[in-house]
Amino acid sequence: MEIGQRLPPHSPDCAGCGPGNPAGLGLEVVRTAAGVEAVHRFSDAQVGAPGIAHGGAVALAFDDLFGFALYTVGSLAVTRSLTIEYHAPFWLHRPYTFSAHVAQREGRRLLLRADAWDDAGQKAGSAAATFVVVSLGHFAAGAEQVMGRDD
Ligand SMILES: CCCCCCCC(=O)SCCNC(=O)CCNC(=O)[C@H](O)C(C)(C)COP(=O)(O)OP(=O)(O)OC[C@H]1O[C@@H](n2cnc3c(N)ncnc32)[C@H](O)[C@@H]1OP(=O)(O)O
Repeated sequence: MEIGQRLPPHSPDCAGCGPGNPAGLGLEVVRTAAGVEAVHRFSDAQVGAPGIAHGGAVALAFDDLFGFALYTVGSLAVTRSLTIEYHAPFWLHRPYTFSAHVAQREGRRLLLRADAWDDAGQKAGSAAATFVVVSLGHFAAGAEQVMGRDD
């Protein structure tokens, strides 16, 4: 992975980054020297209080970006805990730069950190997460369920 390279979505329908999910954020993520980065504008579909992005949508952006940071260490892992600090409102339609990296690894635990800045360079949010490394088998039951669905 080269610096500046656009990274592939987790899946076409991923709520965070899947281009085929009309209800998703559609994050576009690139590799940076330290980790990964995405510039995102929250839309009316992610509104909470008037004019402000819903905190859950902001958490989704952080969580999904952490999923991309995994590419930098080549581990398959899932979110076990996620803590968000909301420093300022995330205004709709304004660009925010989200950046994330893997800070530490302890056995199966990956500790990740992220920040988000507005276009004036003010920090709007930060996040910390513990991801736990899993095998491919972790995703098997969900995949079987999707394939067996007839709705
Ligand atoms: C392909 C990537 C897509 C990425 C998309 C974006 C990320 C996501 O949305 S992932 C989806 C949301 N997350 C999930 O669905 C995960 C649900 N949880 C699980 O499946 C399980 O709890 C799982 C797999 C995380 C861990 O279960 P299990 O394998 O039994 O591990 P467990 O024994 O409880 O803990 C593993 C290690 O983590 C540690 N640990 C557990 N919780 C924590 C915590 N909150 N903080 C710190 N360490 C913790 C444990 O102490 C243990 O450490 P060690 O190995 O050193 O003893």
